[in-house]
Amino acid sequence: MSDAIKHECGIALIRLLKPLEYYKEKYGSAFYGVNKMYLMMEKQHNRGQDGAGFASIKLDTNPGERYISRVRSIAQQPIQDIFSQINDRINSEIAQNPEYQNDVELQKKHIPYIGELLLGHVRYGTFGKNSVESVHPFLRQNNWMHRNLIVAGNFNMTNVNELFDNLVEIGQHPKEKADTITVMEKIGHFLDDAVSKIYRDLKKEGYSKIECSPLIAERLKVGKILKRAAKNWDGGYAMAGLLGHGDSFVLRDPAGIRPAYYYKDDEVVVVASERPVIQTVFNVPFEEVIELDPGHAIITKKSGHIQIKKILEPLERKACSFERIYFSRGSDAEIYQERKELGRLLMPKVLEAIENDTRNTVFSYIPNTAETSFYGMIDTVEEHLNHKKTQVILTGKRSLSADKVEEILSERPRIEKIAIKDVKLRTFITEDSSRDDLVAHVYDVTYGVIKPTDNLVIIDDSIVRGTTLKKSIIKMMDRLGPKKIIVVSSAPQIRYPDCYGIDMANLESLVAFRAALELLKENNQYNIVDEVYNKCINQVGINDNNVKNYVKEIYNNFTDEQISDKISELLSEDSVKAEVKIIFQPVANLHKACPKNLGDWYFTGDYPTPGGNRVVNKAFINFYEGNKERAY
Ligand SMILES: NC(=O)CC[C@H](N)C(=O)O
Repeated sequence: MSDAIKHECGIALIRLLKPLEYYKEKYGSAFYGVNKMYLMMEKQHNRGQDGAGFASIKLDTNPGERYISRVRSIAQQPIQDIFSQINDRINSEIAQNPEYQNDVELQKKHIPYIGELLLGHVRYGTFGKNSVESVHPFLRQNNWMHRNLIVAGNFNMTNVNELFDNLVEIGQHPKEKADTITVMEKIGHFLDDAVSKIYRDLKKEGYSKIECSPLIAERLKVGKILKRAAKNWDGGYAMAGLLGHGDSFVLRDPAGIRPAYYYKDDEVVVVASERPVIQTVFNVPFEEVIELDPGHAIITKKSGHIQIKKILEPLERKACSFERIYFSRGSDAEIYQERKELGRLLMPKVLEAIENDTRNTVFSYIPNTAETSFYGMIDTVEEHLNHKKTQVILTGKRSLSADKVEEILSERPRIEKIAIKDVKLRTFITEDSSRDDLVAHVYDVTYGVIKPTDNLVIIDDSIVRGTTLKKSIIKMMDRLGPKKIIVVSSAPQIRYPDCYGIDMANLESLVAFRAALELLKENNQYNIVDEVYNKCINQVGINDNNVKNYVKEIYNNFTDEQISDKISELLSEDSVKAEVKIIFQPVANLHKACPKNLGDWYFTGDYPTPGGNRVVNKAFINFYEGNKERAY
């Protein structure tokens, strides 16, 4: 990925179903859960580097004993930071109290972080600040065990302001405008309600106050609370939560936009944002890690009873395809094949652009995520060559000498590592003019492998703003002196903002949008921009269900090719000598390669929730009025 886009978060939840002694006996440590959580978070570090957090709950403690621990960090290496804090604390407790060493009961009683229920989170902020206060898990504390709520999520709601106002309307006074707090307070409100109702009922049934507590835990219907809390959420989410007494849940949005996977056996219940994380950390096969259905929650009661429950009526499934193209780790068995397929499907267009001249073409990729689609692309080049070789051999009948056949067979795709990332250079100096020069060196190139007669094909997973391509990659590649530079994007053109967790909230930064504006200007059709603006303005304040995406009209008069060609022009500076061509994946191919993740609003403008149309409407108004604020 050449453009750095902020995105995503990762969640990890572990519930140990057996007493801690069991893990000590079987795996040699009562810190089994903490260790597994460390691995699960580390294996998801790709999903968030703004901060990381960990929370745990001990079950069945006595009043007066601490049972909730939490640690959060926004250090450079936040995961390592929190676990070194956790380790230091555990080690110092054991050093000071040697009697804890082999006594699980004492460990549980006195050492923080150890517990049966653990929640981890890695964050890329999409809303609010990047201070440590914004790092998940969030805590809502209360003297009543059941009312303690700990929340962490991978989410973005399009209507978080409205949800915030709802809280104020019911008389609450949220202390901060952070989306996670708003969502947590929504759940907390209905949790409080449910707890008081059960308490009243129990007293009516004749139970004493002290007898009520365990019975509340038993009777509490987490699904019902979530149903009431999530009723008006519009967005993409995988929300995880723990209740003080030991219940836990993860709820996935009704369109399945954000991912969530789980695994359960008689020892553990595990939930994570990506499947291979669970496979690797718990050493379980692909088939045993199950995707949580959209609109469903996995709820584990303190008793260990597990339920997969429908909370919200599922919408048409629109799982985010960007997860497959770029975000999730490519080690997932399905994602790996899908990325290769994306590379393969692009090949016909590439062959056309190089006029089948594989002999004078070098193939390469932009590190690191585009590597897999590159393999797919090369598979297809090989097939193409084999076909060509067979053809030559067959037309030569039997008259070809062995040497000639050897020569024909010796043609291979020319693969070179061209772009190398020099990560450390990023964001060193921010002053604008000197910055361009620095950006130009974010990537380095390999010299001496390109001839002046060569085409240079380089695959990237997506092109969002195109800044790094323009300022760095294309210029650097041009220094190698190829005849033609062909940048291939395994994703289609990104035309619309995202509002479900990827931080692409404004339109004018998208190179596809700028290309369309340019085309409108050149064709004397710029009046369409004013027309779309008027249509957008007319939709402000109307019910989300009635809002249409008029921004599509900006693109309507042009073919994909026209927009791609304009993007090629925009990304190639005058100083660049080679001819530059950019090839994008057609949306139909994306669907073919990733058949389960058909969420494609950033490419098509078809938003899966009504709030999405409101966001794109607002994004256009912001662009037109020169307003830099976020559209949600
Ligand atoms: N990427 C995410 O899922 C972010 C979660 C949440 N919106 C935050 O900003 O903290």
